[in-house]
Amino acid sequence: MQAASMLDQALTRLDEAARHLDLDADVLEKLKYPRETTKVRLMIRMDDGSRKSFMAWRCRYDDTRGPTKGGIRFHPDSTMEEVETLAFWMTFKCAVMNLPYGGGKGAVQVDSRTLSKAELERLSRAYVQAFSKIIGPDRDIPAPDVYTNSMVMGWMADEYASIVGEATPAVITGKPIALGGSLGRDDATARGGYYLVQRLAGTLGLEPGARVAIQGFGNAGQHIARLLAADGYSIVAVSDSRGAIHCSSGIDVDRLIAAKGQGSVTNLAGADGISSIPADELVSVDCELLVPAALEDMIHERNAGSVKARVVLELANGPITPEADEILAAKSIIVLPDILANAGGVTVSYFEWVQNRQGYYWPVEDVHARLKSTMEREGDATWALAQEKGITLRSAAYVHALSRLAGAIEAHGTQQFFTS
Ligand SMILES: NC(=O)C1=CN([C@@H]2O[C@H](COP(=O)(O)OP(=O)(O)OC[C@H]3O[C@@H](n4cnc5c(N)ncnc54)[C@H](O)[C@@H]3O)[C@@H](O)[C@H]2O)C=CC1
Ligand SMILES: O=C(O)CCC(=O)C(=O)O
Repeated sequence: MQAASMLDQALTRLDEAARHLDLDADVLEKLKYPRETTKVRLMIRMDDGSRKSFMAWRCRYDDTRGPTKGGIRFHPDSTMEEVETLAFWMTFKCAVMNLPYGGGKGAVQVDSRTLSKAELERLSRAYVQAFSKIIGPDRDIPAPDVYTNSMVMGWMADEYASIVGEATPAVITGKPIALGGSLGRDDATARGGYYLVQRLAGTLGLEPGARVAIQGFGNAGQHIARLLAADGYSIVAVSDSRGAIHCSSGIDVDRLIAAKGQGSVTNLAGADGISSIPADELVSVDCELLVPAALEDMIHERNAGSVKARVVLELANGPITPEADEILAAKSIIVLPDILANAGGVTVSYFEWVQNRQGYYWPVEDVHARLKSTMEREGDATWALAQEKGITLRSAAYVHALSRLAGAIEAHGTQQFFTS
């Protein structure tokens, strides 16, 4: 039997959610396929004068609830199917949070760590040149994702302004503050997850002093470590693409961030009771809270049985396969699902887009307060739905999102061929 593709696996969540709602068949037909995916080969000049090409994609999965929204990933293993799956998740994430957006995503197949800064800038600008007719502040709004950051978004916004002949900051979010970025976007993904944990901590049996293992130590991983440690949680294990480290008495977060700044958290192995462990053992570490903050499919049917945490906070997109989900549920492990738990990033991206359009910028306290109340509102609604229907939080988040998507699809009318 052929293994289910990544998008097929993701679509099982849609089928499962649909069982809990009385939906018109049109709704599922519309959400089962990406609306459009554009593929381009980007060609850039390297510093040595040679030319090199890179595959790139942008998917607009569904725009029923508004312009499509989602990050751009630079990763050597990116594929079109991964981009479409990530765009599907964005569609549901924006609906869970009630943001006026559909879902999109983009990627370039590149190991950006091998590029010089000038080459990276040329690649980022080439992406915008290639996709300038696809993106736009009312059409499709990119943002950072794995191995992209505010510097890349700044170059992209600048390139877009050159193409259209006017500053258009709302075309891209996650920009540097100097170019119209929002205060609070840098740590928003982790902060949203942190607010959710804070809200549910009592119910989940988590309290300061609880042990945390974090897989991936980039934007999402570093900020969640900092926020939880400041509340008294103990960070006992961390990994990045080079390996994993463990210390049962906890690892100082400033040291972790400094080590990562110099290449990898694994540089701390051997110091002060910190030991190196095989990267795939990170998910099995003895802890109360496991935070996958790296890539998809990291917890699967072969390692899910070894998870010891009581709660999993999915800051990464799609870190748990559907098979692993069942294993975790059977062990009564609570999963705070990606489309809710990591939605702080896109929520503050929305705030950035609003500020760009208003030309009025909010203090960071306002950003935090609005993010907190949005996470609590949608977190509470998801929790209540899970209790009412006796389903997992992931299923409840999909049901919550799907009912909003269905309402919008039906409101658009039944005879339409094409939206924007
Ligand atoms: N940046 C954002 O605003 C958002 C990010 N996410 C998701 O969070 C996850 C992480 O994204 P970012 O932190 O932004 O990326 P990043 O590029 O800042 O960091 C990625 C981290 O993952 C590590 N990593 C890569 N392969 C790994 C592996 N096999 N094992 C362990 N660690 C590995 C890297 O070393 C790096 O520390 C992704 O799934 C992303 O889609 C979700 C919502 C928003
Ligand atoms: O900030 C955004 O617009 C999207 C972030 C993103 O790509 C994600 O939530 O996976």
